[in-house]
Amino acid sequence: MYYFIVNPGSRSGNGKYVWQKAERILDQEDVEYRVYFTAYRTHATELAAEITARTERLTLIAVGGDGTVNEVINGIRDFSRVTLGYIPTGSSNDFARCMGLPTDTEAAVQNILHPTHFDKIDLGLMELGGQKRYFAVSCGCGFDAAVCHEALHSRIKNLLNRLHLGKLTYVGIALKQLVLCKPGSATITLSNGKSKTYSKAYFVSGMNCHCEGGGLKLAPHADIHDGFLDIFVVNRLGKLLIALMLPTAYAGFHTIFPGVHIFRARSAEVAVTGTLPLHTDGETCLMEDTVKMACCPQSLTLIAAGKNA
Ligand SMILES: Nc1ncnc2c1ncn2[C@@H]1O[C@H](COP(=O)(O)OP(=O)(O)OP(=O)(O)O)[C@@H](O)[C@H]1O
Repeated sequence: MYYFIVNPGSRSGNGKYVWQKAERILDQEDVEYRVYFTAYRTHATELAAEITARTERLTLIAVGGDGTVNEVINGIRDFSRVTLGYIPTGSSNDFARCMGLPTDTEAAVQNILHPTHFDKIDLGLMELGGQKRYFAVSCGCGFDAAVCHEALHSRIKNLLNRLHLGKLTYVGIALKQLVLCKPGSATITLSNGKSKTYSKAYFVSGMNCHCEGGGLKLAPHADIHDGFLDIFVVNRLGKLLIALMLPTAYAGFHTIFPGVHIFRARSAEVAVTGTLPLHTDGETCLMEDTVKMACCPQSLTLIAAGKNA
């Protein structure tokens, strides 16, 4: 039995059409399944909690974007009893990109129905004011979170998604947020007690995957199996240089810029001044003072891209 959680609103309504195609394949192959549709923000978390409250082992399939994956993993009661599958239907699909999962619906469904390879992957864990939240791709505060926040509420995103130009949403919003954002102090303390202060930080991200924001390879060597987060910091870099640096991140060449810092950490505490936007897998909130990011090694079993993918 497969349990599907579908976000029909992902990529501005694309999720609904992807699911219709997936459903035809499931019915043709006479697969036993149950499907649950999300209707609002956090609904996927509630559904995942409800489904995984049962005691048996089960296969849960998320159908949506990175935000849906995030909501689903945050609802799973006991990772050891769940195998997660994923059919990407989002705007960015960074988790699928990182895992090499098929984005074509037919291939993605076949990969789930006929798995050849299961993968134990790390998850990130963000702790903020007593609240904990898992992330699959990345967690970040500052500039990148401000971009995510605006993209989440953007009407232009809907329009560009319909024109298959969803990536442009992030480019446009990133330029606008770059003009608006003010760098601030960020002190990062690692689990070994060592700390470093960046006096003019634009953003700090904990990368579980190597890319975010629709393929920006911010941490080109991040490995979802290594038990570490790659901490990515942009500090003391002029805004014009940041605007030049970001596109080079699609190829991973941004690391040559002097204000770009990347280092590995099992966990890191990030202390900032003032109130900053914060995101986990593109889902946003506000933070003050301190946020903790940690890697939870080999937490989740995923249906990986197999030979049939
Ligand atoms: N029925 C729905 N209609 C609209 N939005 C929904 C619905 N159900 C859930 N959501 C919300 O949609 C938001 C975006 O979902 P998701 O991240 O899956 O897609 P996306 O933004 O298109 O993709 P990506 O994160 O890969 O860019 C999430 O915050 C989710 O809570």
